[in-house]
Amino acid sequence: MAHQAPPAVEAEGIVKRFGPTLALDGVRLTVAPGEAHALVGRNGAGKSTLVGVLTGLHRPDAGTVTFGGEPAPAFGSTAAWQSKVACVYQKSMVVPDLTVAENLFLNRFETGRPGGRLISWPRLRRRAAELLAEYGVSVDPTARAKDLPVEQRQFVEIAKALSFGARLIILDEPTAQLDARGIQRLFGKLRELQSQGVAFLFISHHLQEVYELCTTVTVYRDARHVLSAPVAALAKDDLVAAMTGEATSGTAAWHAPASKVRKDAEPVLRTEGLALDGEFDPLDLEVRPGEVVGLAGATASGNTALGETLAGLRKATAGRITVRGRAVRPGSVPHALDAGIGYIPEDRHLQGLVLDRSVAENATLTVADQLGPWGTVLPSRTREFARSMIASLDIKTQGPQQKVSGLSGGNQQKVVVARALARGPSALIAVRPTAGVDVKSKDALLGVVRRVADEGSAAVIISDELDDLRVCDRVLALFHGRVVATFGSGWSDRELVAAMEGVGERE
Ligand SMILES: Nc1ncnc2c1ncn2[C@@H]1O[C@H](COP(=O)(O)OP(=O)(O)OP(=O)(O)O)[C@@H](O)[C@H]1O
Repeated sequence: MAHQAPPAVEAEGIVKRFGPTLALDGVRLTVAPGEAHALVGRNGAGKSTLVGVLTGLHRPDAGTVTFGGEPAPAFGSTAAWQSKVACVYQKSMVVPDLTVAENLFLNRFETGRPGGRLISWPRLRRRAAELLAEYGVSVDPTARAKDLPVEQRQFVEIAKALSFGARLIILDEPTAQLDARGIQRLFGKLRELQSQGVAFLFISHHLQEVYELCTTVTVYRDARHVLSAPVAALAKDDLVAAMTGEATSGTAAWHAPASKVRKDAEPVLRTEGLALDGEFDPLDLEVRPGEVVGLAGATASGNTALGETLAGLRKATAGRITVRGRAVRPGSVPHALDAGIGYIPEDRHLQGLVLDRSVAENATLTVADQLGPWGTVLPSRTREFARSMIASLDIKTQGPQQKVSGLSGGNQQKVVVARALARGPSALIAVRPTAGVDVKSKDALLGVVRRVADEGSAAVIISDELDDLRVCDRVLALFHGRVVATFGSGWSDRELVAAMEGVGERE
């Protein structure tokens, strides 16, 4: 019998509780050397908890983990874990103000000569350059980490992990902040490393990426292992059925149905000559009651900056914004809120949530004045609103009183959405609203945005995700700060992607 190399990682019977929550209920996972293995499941299924166990961050209540056939290091010995496995998170872990070279050798600085106390910078830079070259990563070692694009920061982290000796890299939603080309470059690099025997555990809600990159997929549902199978043998509908526990009636993407846009009505949201120097050119936009408008564009298109300007986070350099005919004071979040603008930010950690507060409090942070002044907020009404949001957005939580810090990433995102809806906004601005949200919740969440519009508000979805844009009545494609194309409902993926990439501009 041919000798088989032991798995890059093997986990058996893993149990993990957080207080009353059973996050993992005896799950298993085996990743072969050089394999690209996907781990998928709905929000709250237990994926991140498993990553915590595999990286030595969480101590499991039961179960065993081995790397290359050897028992996992003792809990708490960080350096030993680093030599086995590393996780590249959506939010990069590199220190933003340090250079690439410093990040690569963080906590293992070597001095220039034996007994010397000074760090030899030229030597450090040289070592960093060699290390990056070894893994084929072309990044300037003297650049500050914060000046690098997300993609290059991820490459630096991967190179760092490999230099510690790790042969398994976990990627937790690595493509969330990359545009189409960045994703292709990342996948190219991963394939190259795979051929050198490095194994990857890939966590993603983008099932098409799972099909593109991975050979094996494991599904968890409600803290349990459901299946592990070759990707090629599993149809997408069957994969979704395994994740949700329900038979699917086809996961075909849908376009906005017959529109309820009140074309003769006055626009709810209007911009006139709105511009932000260096980000987007003067834009006249009208969004009518019942209308969902998509602003499609890749990372540098200016669409996110436009959303931030509408929300008052950035101050326009020219032009004006009106909501139901009333001018909105530029660059002020409170005024934007008062004018009826609801905002779902892209970065829920920086702009979204108070992790130490409950789901109910977070969902109602902007409506405290409506429910009663702070201190006299009627808890019953706060809870009532939170309960309705938990149901309509399918938030997996123990209840309205649970702290947001105890929710999974995707469920935290849904709380951000709940908060934006709490005031019953006249104009809802949503930036990549389904980032990190599972396939089934995605439909629910986009359905909620659609419903807000159907009830007479205006909605704007800012995204490069085609599924987000399909619910729109009209999509404007931005490229380098300019609207390069406008589509009604029913566009083809190919033409919209081409427009976002600036190919074949049309009016
Ligand atoms: N620190 C914590 N305290 C309490 N409960 C937690 C904690 N971390 C996770 N949980 C709970 O454990 C369960 C699994 O969460 P986990 O983050 O592993 O899910 P996930 O599959 O990664 O979801 P997502 O796709 O949303 O990221 C959830 O019910 C979550 O609320």
